[in-house]
Amino acid sequence: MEVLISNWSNVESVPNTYIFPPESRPGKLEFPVCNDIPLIDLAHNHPDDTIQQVISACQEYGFFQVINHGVCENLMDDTMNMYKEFFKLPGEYKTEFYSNDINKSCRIYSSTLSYDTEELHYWRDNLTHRCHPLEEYIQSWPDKPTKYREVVGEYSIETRKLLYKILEMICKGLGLESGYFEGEMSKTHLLSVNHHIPCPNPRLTLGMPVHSDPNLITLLQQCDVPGLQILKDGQWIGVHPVPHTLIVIPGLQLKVISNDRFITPVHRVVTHPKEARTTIGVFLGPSPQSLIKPATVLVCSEPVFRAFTYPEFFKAFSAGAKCDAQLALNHFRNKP
Ligand SMILES: O=C(O)CCC(=O)C(=O)O
Ligand SMILES: [Fe+2]
Repeated sequence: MEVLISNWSNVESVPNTYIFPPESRPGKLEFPVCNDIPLIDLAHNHPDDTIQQVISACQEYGFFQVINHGVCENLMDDTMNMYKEFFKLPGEYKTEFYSNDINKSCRIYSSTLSYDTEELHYWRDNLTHRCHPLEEYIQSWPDKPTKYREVVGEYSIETRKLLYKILEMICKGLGLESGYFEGEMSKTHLLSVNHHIPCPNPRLTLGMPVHSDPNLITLLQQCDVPGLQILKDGQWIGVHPVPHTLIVIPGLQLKVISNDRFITPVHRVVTHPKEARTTIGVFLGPSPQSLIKPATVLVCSEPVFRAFTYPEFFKAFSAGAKCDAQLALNHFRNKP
């Protein structure tokens, strides 16, 4: 069977290798919707209040949405449309980028990077590429649709600026020195696009594994088709798209630096019976060399976590039976 689901046609039923067992499948189509996600206006007149809202959201909720964020709405629409077109391109073109090697600067894969060995597959294709420095990576990006590099180049610059603005607000709010997250701590800049074709039976399938973002910080643009769910008080809750807002998710490395003050949400993606869904994630993460540890000013007596590098974290993550990044983090807790 063709690996990339975006290359399938006339999908009438869910292949067996995409059917999750009853305990891990969604089981139903309707889920409660999250109506109280913090919505933060970044152009608010009182910057100190905005910083406080960001910190509270990271501590109490684990994620938030931003409006008046500075990324032009037309650019958001153009980029989303570009990706919708991209996944409609002929199968042979997309397959040229197929790889499960995370060292490749631009790659497409389906389900997870363990496609060849996993028992069950997730209902998604993913295009991931590196973005910074732009001139180093842009040549590795797709050159179709025609304006791909131009539009996505601008999008990655604008969303990067926004992420640094939010990180700077977090610095201020936590009392860290300005620029704390710049340099090695956020050196890896990835754009990761998920695409799910309509699924004949969303009760049985998952569009993405249950996970927590392992990186420093994530920015997410959803299209207008719902699918993202957050685990809150033991219940799966839908995060419905609000046009032109962006979702911000503090990753596990930010949780560590905050000395466990921040929450990194557990989330997953369910599929849609009628419509294709595309989302654009921008991920900033540490370089392999940087030492991640709680910021000294946030430690009273003993830090909650001991220092580690990102590769050490991934080693603990891959060794864990459940592929659970939150569990992997426990490995570095001073008092597990
Ligand atoms: O597609 C979504 O809504 C969520 C994507 C996500 O969680 C991720 O890429 O880490
Ligand atoms: Fe995620």
